[in-house]
Amino acid sequence: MPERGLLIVFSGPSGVGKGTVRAKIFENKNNFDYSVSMTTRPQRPGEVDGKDYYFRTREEFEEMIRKGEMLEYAEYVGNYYGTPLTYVNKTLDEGKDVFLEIEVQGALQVKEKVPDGVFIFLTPPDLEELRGRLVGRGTDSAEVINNRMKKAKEEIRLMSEYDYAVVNDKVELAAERVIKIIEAEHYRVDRVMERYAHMIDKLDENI
Ligand SMILES: Nc1ncnc2c1ncn2[C@@H]1O[C@H](COP(=O)(O)OP(=O)(O)OP(=O)(O)O)[C@@H](O)[C@H]1O
Ligand SMILES: Nc1nc2c(ncn2[C@@H]2O[C@H](COP(=O)(O)O)[C@@H](O)[C@H]2O)c(=O)[nH]1
Repeated sequence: MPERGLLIVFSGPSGVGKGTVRAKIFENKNNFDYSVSMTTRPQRPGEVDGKDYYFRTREEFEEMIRKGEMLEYAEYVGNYYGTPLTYVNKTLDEGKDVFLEIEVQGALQVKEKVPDGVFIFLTPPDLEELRGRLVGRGTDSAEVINNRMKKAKEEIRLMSEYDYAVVNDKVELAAERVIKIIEAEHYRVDRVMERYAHMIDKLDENI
């Protein structure tokens, strides 16, 4: 059996740049896989089903919840978003790290279920910049942007629930910081001792 991979939970307010930073991180061919989320939100122009999200109806999503097939899910600004469980478990069992990009309520659910996950919060340098990014992205109406900003303030208040906070001032720098955190997490003493239990177990032997 390969050693189980790490579950990396990357979260932060809408518009902070999670998707942009994630794309930069994945350019470097790291040993982790991205878990594609499921949502009931309408598909945006250019988004591909199965790549950006699995786009589903509310009925289909609620059926997955009923069957216990979601690791976590949340209702966010009127739509469901969630992480299908099967892919995550299968990939972790293969020994690969899994990267989730999710909002804060979902991240807190994962923390309850997988306390040894790595919880990274991406924060904007300030709130005006965050609004500027949401407006500049051009994907949401003024009303949706106001709702997302309201949510963002609640989410930033919950930053203290995370293990790490990374400021997204510059995409390249933020991506480098996240990669370093993940690398260091692999060398945390509890993880290394678990990996090398075959050696630790022999310490009392006369070798
Ligand atoms: N460091 C940065 N400096 C300036 N602009 C940025 C930076 N990072 C991301 N952006 C821009 O901010 C906008 C929002 O980024 P992105 O869509 O990646 O955010 P997100 O956190 O994934 O949002 P959501 O959670 O809603 O999917 C995009 O237009 C992106 O180009
Ligand atoms: N709890 C979850 N949140 C998720 C998931 N996938 C994405 N998200 C977050 O939802 C908001 C809105 O996303 P958008 O694509 O409509 O802008 C954002 O914060 C995403 O990170 C998920 O599986 N679970």
